[in-house]
Amino acid sequence: MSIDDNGLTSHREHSDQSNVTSLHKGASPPVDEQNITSRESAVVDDEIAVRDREKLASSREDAAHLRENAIGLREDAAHMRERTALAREREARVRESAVTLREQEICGPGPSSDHSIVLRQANEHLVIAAIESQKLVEIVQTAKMELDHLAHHDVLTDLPNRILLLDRLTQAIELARRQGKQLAVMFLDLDHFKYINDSLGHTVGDLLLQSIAHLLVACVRNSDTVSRQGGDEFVLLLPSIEHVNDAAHCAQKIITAFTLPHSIDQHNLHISVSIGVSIYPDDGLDAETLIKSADTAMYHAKEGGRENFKFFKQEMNDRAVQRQSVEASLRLALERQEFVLYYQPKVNLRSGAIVGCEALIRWQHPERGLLSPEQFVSIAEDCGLILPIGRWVLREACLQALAWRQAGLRPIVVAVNTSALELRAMDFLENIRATLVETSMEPRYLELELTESVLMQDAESSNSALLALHDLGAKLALDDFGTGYSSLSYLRRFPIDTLKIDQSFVNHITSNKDDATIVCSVVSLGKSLNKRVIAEGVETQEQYEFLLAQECDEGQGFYLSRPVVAAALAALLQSGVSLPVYDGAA
Ligand SMILES: Nc1nc2c(ncn2[C@@H]2O[C@@H]3COP(=O)(O)O[C@H]4[C@@H](O)[C@H](n5cnc6c(=O)[nH]c(N)nc65)O[C@@H]4COP(=O)(O)O[C@H]3[C@H]2O)c(=O)[nH]1
Repeated sequence: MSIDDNGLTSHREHSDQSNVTSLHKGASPPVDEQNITSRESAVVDDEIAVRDREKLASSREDAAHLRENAIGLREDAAHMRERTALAREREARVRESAVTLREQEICGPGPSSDHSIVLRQANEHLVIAAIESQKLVEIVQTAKMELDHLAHHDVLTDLPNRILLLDRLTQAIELARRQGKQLAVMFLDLDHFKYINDSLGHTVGDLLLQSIAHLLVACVRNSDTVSRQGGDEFVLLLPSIEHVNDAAHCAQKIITAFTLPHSIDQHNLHISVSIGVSIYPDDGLDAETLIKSADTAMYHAKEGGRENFKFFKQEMNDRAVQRQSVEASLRLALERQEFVLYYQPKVNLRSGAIVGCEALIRWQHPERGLLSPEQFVSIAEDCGLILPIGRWVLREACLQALAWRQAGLRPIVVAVNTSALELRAMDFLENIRATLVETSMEPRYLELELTESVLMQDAESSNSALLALHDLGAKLALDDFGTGYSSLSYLRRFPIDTLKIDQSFVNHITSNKDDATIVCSVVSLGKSLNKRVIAEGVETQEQYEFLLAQECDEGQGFYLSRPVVAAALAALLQSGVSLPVYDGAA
C-alpha cells in the first residue's frame, strides 16, 4: 500500500495477481512425468493457491486497515482545516479590532472603549503631574529664596546678619580701596539691656530690639548697612565717608536718637548705647579686623561711662595685649600666693567704733608691684578665675577673723565682695557653709557685698541662694546703692540687711544739693525699712559731719581709715580708738 500525491491509499492487489498469472504461463513437461509432475504441480498449485489466498486475505486486511487509516487521516485533515479557519477568523478579528483602535486613536475616543478611558485618564494624570511639578518647582524656588534670606538675615529684626555684613563690608572695602576712599564700621552695644530682659522678660526685650532696629535704620542712609550680630549688639557699615567726622556725626545722631523712650507693651523704656568706631584703612584692611577694632573701641566707650562713642586707637589693642598677659600671670598668682587682703574699717559714725571691715584684695605682682583690684578683678571675672580667687578671699578673710578672735580681739563683721559668677556658681552656698565651719566663724560675722548688677544677672537663682544665706545667719549688703537700674524693687525682693551709699553721691554731699538729697533719702529709706545704712568714700570731716547729722549708721572712707593690712587693723581694734584716725594706709 502506498499513499498517492493526494494522500489517498492505493492497493497492490493487482500487481500480486499479475505475479501469480505469470507462473501459469511457463513451457509444458512429458506425460508420466506429466502425471507426476501434474500431481506435483497440482500440489504446488494448491500450495500456491493457499499462499495466494492467504496473501489475498492478508492484503484485504491491509486494505481494510488502510481504509480505516485513510478515514482517520481525512478526519484529521478536516479538523486541521477547521482549526486553520478558526485561527484565520480570530486573526481577522484581531486585525479588525486593531484597525478600530487605531481609527479611534486617530479620530478620538468612543465612550465605551476601555482603552480610550485608560488613555484619557493617563493623559489627565500626565497633565496634573505636569502642573504639580511646576507648582513644586515654584515652592522649591520660594523655599530656596526664603532659606537664602534666613541665612543672611537676623530672624528677630530682619536686619542683615553677620554673614551678609561681612559680604557687604568686603565689597565696600574693595571699592574704597580702588577709589582711595575711607569707610566706617560702628559697633553698637546697648547699655544694661540685660536688666530689661531680666526684669521685664524676654518678650519685652525682643520688642525693644525690634524697635531699636527700626530706629537705627532711620538714623542712617539707605546705602548704609545696619546689621545685628546677636544679643544686644549691632554693627553699622557706612560704606563711603568723606571724613571721619561723618562717622562721628552719625554716632552722635544715634546716641541722641536713643534718648527718646521706646514705647513697648505699656512701658516707656529708656535705653542708651555705647558705640565704637573703626575707619578703613587706618584701623584695619579687612572686614574682620575692622569689626574687631570697632568692638575694642566700643569696650572703651563703655569703660568711659557708657552712652558715648569712641574711635579706635592703636593703644586700645596694646591694652588688650596687656590684658592677655595679666590673665596668663593671674593663673599663677594663686599658686604663688601673690594675693593679699587689706581691710578697711567700717565705723559707727556716732561712737567712732570699728564695727566691721571690708576685705579688699590686692595683688603683690613680682614685677609690677602692688596692684589694685581694678587692675585685675574684671580680667579675672572675664576668664572665670574669679571663682578660685573668690574662694581664696572668703577663706582668707574668715581665717583672719579667727586669728583676730584668737588674739583676743572683739569680733567684728567681715565683708567680702562677691561677683556675679561666684553667686551663680553651683557650689556657692556649699563653699560658704564649709568655710564657716572650717574657720569656726559665726555666720552673723560674715557679710557679702553685692552690687545691683550682680543681683540682676540671674535674679531668680540669686534670690534662692541669698535666702538660704540669710537663713544661715550671714548678712547681705547692697553695694554702690543708687547707681544701678532700679534699686527699689530689690529691697523687697532680696533679704538685704545693709545699704551702702555709693561714694559718687557721698563725694559731693556738701557741694551738690541733689547728691545731698539722694543721700538723705537713702538714709531715711533705710531707717523706714529697718536696714543699716553705710556711706562709703567718706573723705572729709564735712562729709562725716553731714552724715552724722543725717543719722547715717556707719561710714567707710579715707577720712576714717584707708584699707590697711590685717596687723594694722588688729592694732586699731586693740587700741580701741574711735575713728577718725588712720595709720598704715595702702
Ligand atoms: N576714692 C576713695 N576710695 C575709697 C575711699 N574709701 C574706700 N575707697 C575705695 O573704694 C573701694 C571700695 O570697695 P568696693 O566699692 O567694694 O569696690 C571694690 C570691689 O568692687 C572690688 N574688689 C575689691 N576686692 C575684691 C574682692 O576680693 N573680690 C571682688 N570680687 N571684688 C573686689 O574692687 C573695688 C575697688 O577696690 P579698692 O581698689 O580696694 O577700692 C575700695 C577702697 O579702697 C575713699 O574715701 N575715697
